Amino acid sequence: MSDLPGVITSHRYGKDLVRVVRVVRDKTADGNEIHHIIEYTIRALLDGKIETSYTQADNTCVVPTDTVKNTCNFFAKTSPHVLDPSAFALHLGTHFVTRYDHISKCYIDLSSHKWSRISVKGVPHKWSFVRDGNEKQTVSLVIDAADKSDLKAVLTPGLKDLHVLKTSGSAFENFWRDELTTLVAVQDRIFSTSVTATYTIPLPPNLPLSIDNIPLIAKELNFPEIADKVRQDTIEVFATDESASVQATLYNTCQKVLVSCPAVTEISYALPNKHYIPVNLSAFKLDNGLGYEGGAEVFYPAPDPSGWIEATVARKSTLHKL
Ligand SMILES: O=c1[nH]c(=O)c2[nH]c(=O)[nH]c2[nH]1
Repeated sequence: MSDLPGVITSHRYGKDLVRVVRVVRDKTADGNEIHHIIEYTIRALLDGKIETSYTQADNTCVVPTDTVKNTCNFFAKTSPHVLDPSAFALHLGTHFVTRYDHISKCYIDLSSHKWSRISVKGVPHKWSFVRDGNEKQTVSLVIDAADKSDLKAVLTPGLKDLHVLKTSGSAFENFWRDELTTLVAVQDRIFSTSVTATYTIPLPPNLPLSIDNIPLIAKELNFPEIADKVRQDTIEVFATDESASVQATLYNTCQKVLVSCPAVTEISYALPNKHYIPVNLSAFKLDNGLGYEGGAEVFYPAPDPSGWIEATVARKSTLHKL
């Protein structure tokens, strides 16, 4: 035992903010050229028998973070899953824990930036894209390879920075009132938020995680289809729910996703309540609908503060296994 006062209790390291774009040059069924593009920002962290790099300045166990970055670029070129963020993360993470004996845990967090194909006179263009929104698909993956012959993965895809706003169909009433309450109940208000969602997809028990099984896992689960459904459910419930509160709409959205995506065992949302404050125009003898009925037309979009509402809803039938 050393005389030092502290003992290291956790460690991990790797590369953050690895930015990579991959162009896939493909052909359609009738032989025409078609390109696909994906843009990732990746964080890849490693853990394992690396303690001596911290405690004894021993770098022999350190796979350099530069190599971690190179691996992201190498896989962007070689992985058959590069266009599928969840399968790509699985491929990258499985590589790190199988390539290095002393690495027993890997954390991959990535976001995929939005590039949508441009349509010209209704025809999708073969190689032109538009950044039509700030929204990202995300993946968070933890692979535990304490037993190298039985890799355990927790895969949590999601989305973030999906900005939505509705000008009606949102109330907030009957809330707790006390001596510090000034909020006025409203039957009709603007509801706006920037959606962050994360959801858990357990890997199929019949397909143990390995590099070879990733194509089968990706095919069986169809991650892009689930991502599309989650996004669509999110914006549809947002639009159609007669919202009693951000909390209630969040919960209804979770339930909709659990119905439409059987592979999802739990889903979490974090929703800032971005306040739009009706401007008082009474000095100009203008009624801007400041009362309970709402109907205001001129608002101040308050940059801060915002409410912050989050929750996780788990599928009942899988709860006992969590
Ligand atoms: O939907 C809402 N939930 C709240 O918890 C809350 N609190 C608040 O001031 N306004 C709102 N709106």
